[in-house]
Amino acid sequence: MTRAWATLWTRSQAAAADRHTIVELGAPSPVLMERAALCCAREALAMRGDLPVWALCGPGNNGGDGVAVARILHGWGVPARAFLLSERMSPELAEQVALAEKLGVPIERGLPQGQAEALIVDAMLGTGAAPPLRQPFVAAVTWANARSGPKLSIDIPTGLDADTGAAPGPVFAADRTVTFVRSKPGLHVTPGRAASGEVVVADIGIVSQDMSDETCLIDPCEVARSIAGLKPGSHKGERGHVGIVGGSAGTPGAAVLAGAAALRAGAGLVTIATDDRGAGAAAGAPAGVDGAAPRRRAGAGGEGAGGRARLGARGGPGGAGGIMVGRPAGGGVGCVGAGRDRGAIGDAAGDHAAPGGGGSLAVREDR
Ligand SMILES: NC(=O)C1=CN([C@@H]2O[C@H](COP(=O)(O)OP(=O)(O)OC[C@H]3O[C@@H](n4cnc5c(N)ncnc54)[C@H](OP(=O)(O)O)[C@@H]3O)[C@@H](O)[C@H]2O)[C@@H](O)CC1
Ligand SMILES: [K+]
Repeated sequence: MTRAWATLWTRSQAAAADRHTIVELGAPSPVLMERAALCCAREALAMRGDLPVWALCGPGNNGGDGVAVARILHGWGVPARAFLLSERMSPELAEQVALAEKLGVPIERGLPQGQAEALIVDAMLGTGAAPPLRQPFVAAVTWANARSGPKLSIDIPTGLDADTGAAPGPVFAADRTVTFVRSKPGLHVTPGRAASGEVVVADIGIVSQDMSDETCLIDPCEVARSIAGLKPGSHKGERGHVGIVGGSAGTPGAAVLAGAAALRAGAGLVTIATDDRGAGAAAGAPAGVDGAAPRRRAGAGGEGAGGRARLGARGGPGGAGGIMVGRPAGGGVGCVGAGRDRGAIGDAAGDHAAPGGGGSLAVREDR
């Protein structure tokens, strides 16, 4: 199931929600861990085919989830093992190991040996970890990524910055990530997005106390719904005017693509304010896109890209109802001047396009 405006939790928001649920509301941590592991075990079952399941477990509660997944699958008759990669164990992990051992779940130290294929479950590090990755997890992630079998991450792929999607070192390359209660920003931002695979959000009963500072994931369906429909036969003058400032030297294409996108979304007129070189690219833009060079070319006023562009002259993008401002090449200051009553969108360059028309922004909920 996809969800429209899915809220996201940063690492600190996830930790605060854990604390609130366990300490203030009194929900027992093992109950939450059991629910988390049950959701992950179901996904592992669906992904494994006939393969055995190997859970690579770190020292914290993410590792505890991994041991619990191996135990649940073992109970379902699946050949599952847990591999403890660290000497240290959180109290919750130690409890899980003790329980799994009593039930005869194979638990080993270090990485699996041999070349047999398996579904690898990444239970190394979760939202309690901050990159850059340290050993032994650098070696473990590299080892796992060299294997051809399917891969499932618990909460976040190990090595990924859950807040930013940055990957300062190796990152577990998951086919699917089961994340808890709310997805995390890093799972949807390049390069983290590619490392996360399909994102499944599992509600395990953790609740947040403070909902004031939430980041939302924009769903493509919701965006489509918010685009105004066109009246049949309407004139271009009735369909809005979009101004675009961009197309610095070396990156003229972004402004043209943004203009074409605005037209496709229904705008009647698009004006691109760009520099001399960008104007060349704008000349090849679809009908409906005007070029206005801020370097005193079409009366838009101000300096060219890389300097400062000022909008406001009639005929230029200053007359637009909404203005997109591109990120300037070379780190110069872009442009501001949209005015209080107009929409302004920063960085319309779209450097990292969404494969499949943005479909990967969708998250599946598991309840
Ligand atoms: N009851 C709950 O709260 C529930 C929690 N749940 C699960 O717990 C996860 C959060 O667990 P967590 O807070 O224990 O942290 P976790 O991600 O396992 O890592 C901590 C360990 O990593 C280590 N470490 C840190 N950075 C590192 C680095 N760069 N490179 C290497 N090591 C590094 C760090 O070591 P230290 O820095 O302390 O030396 C510490 O030992 C969460 O994602 C979810 O899966 C669910 O079961 C639901 C119920
Ligand atoms: K993980």
